[in-house]
Amino acid sequence: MALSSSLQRLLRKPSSSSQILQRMKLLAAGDPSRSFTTCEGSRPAIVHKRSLDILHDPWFNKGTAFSMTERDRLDLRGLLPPNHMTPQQQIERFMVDLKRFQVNARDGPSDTNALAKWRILNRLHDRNETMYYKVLVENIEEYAPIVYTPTVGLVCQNYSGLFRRPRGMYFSAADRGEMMSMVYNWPADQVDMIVVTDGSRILGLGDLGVQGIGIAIGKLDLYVAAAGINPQRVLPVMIDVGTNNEKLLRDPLYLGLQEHRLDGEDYISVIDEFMEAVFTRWPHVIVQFEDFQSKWAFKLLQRYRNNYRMFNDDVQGTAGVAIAGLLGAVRAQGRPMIDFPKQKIVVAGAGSAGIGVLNAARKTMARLLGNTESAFESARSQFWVVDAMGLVTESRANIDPEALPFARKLKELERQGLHEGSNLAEVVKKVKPDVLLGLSAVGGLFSKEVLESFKESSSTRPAIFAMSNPTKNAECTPEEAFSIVGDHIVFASGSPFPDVNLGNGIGHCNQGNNMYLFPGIGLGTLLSGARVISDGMLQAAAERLAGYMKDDEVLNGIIYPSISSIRDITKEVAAAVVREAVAEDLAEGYREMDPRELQKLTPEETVAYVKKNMWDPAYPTVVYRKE
Ligand SMILES: NC(=O)c1ccc[n+]([C@@H]2O[C@H](COP(=O)([O-])OP(=O)(O)OC[C@H]3O[C@@H](n4cnc5c(N)ncnc54)[C@H](O)[C@@H]3O)[C@@H](O)[C@H]2O)c1
Ligand SMILES: O=C(O)C[C@H](O)C(=O)O
Ligand SMILES: [Mg+2]
Repeated sequence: MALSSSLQRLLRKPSSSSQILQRMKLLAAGDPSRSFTTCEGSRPAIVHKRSLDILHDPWFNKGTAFSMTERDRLDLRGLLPPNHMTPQQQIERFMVDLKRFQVNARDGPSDTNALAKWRILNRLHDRNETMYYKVLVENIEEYAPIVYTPTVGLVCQNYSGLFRRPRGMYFSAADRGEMMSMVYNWPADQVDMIVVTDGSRILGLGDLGVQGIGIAIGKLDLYVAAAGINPQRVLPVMIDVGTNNEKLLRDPLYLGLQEHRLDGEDYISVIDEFMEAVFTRWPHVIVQFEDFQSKWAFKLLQRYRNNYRMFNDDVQGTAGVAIAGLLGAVRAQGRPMIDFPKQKIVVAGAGSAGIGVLNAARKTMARLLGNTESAFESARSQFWVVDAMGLVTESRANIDPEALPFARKLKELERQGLHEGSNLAEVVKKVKPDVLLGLSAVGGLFSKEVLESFKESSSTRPAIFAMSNPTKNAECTPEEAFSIVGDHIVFASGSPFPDVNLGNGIGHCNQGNNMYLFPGIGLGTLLSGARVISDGMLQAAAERLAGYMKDDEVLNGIIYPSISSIRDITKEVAAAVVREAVAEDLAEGYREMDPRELQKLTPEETVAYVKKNMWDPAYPTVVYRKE
């Protein structure tokens, strides 16, 4: 075939993205056997495939350029981000990403390395699940910070550029009334675990809209790697109800709905429809709510937790991990756990995570004090809560009902010289707390002044929990904490930091992250067949994590285990959850293990049962059988 002069020119030097597109069109037009149908009026490509099989076929795949009618015809609805892109926009998105990578690799921040690792791992994930998870399981300490916090935050922020092959399902406000049929577009007949987000509060990075799907994918990577949930039975979900992120609303390359978030009843009806659809198709699925803004996190938890197998990781998983760490901090002082109710705790941040921790810590104190009404009441006075408007007191106008139980009484405050809105440094100075815990999403909030005040803590071993994610949002770094407050502190952060060299020893940097609990909560719920996820099951998980640490480790300031043992920890946590579900008569059994069989298991047998049901990344022998 003779090439036209314009085609010859383009083939030699495609310099702009439009020229590249034109080149592809010309090539496609010149070879009709290739079904690349970008030109109007060209012959349709006949496919004998549907659904994901098309998206995974490089010849037929158009990714986000599949039109809405094509998505319906080909069972693709829900398998792609909602925004339809033109081929030109697709190429622009790709080129922007490619160029940014080139520039960053030359003179950008070190984040580029992490993102490059993520890309390589992601490509492996796309072509060989078993190998991908084997790499993760065997190198979890090194790669959890890539597939999970903190790099996953960067991935979400850059998702428009990084998006290649879709993973998981997208339900959007435009799909109302369709979700019950859309769930059948997912190829797996069995789904054990869904992690769902609406992208409204991704880590401490705010509203990232549809790009938040990355966090659901990252959490499920840990479900597979740490809990041994079969990767064929996990489903990341993004519910795209719009975004209030003005930058994304204006970005022509954004992949989600470009309208403001639904609110009120409209919002709830979308989430209701999603829950009904997934539980209709997969009645035994477990749904983990992730990174919903606190405005909805509590309401949705209350709405669903008694009827569905669901939990909110930021509220409940975080609470359990914090409790385990707080108990560890008591033991690190050489005191018994029973002394926990005497700890004075300042919490910075009263959102979904902060309030979750406060409620759980108060209940734990009350239990240690005999679980009476008055114990519960007196435990309240161990907490001082500081949010964006300062110390929360009963005189706060329009106080958030979730924070109300922790609002300080004005009378008590007068004695302490504090008032409504006192700033964090003042509160720390006056209270002299044993623990300073941050879930504020404000990087550097534990400033020099705050840490200087904390030096006057009445504890022999003050504890700092800078739990906000990702790394840049940590309330302080371990270097700042050890150098200002002293070598004797206990330190934990939500994102990983290296240990600190103190000259005469090591300042341990513990990772206080809900990853130590959510995989075990999910696995234990699955293997017990619990109808719902009770407070008792969550408490059992937290206690098992706390008990995992040995005295000598804790006395050395190591209050959380090494992530390299996360599979073992998860197995133990899951077994504790199974046993509690059985004890509370919530367990309905799993496969051949009916509730009576579960009840007969000893603690050791429960652990063995869990271990036996964890998926290992090993190749099976593959055989062909005609359908
Ligand atoms: N380590 C973990 O396992 C873990 C788990 C969940 C959440 N987190 C992190 O916690 C952070 C908060 O999450 P969330 O869901 O509660 O968010 P949120 O937006 O619901 O709450 C943030 C809270 O911080 C308060 N705040 C803001 N500025 C402040 C300031 N200057 N001083 C004191 N308080 C301030 C806000 O008033 C609000 O109460 C995020 O960074 C998230 O990544 C960590
Ligand atoms: O995702 C994490 O690393 C922890 C937590 O769920 C968060 O929202 O920060
Ligand atoms: Mg989260």
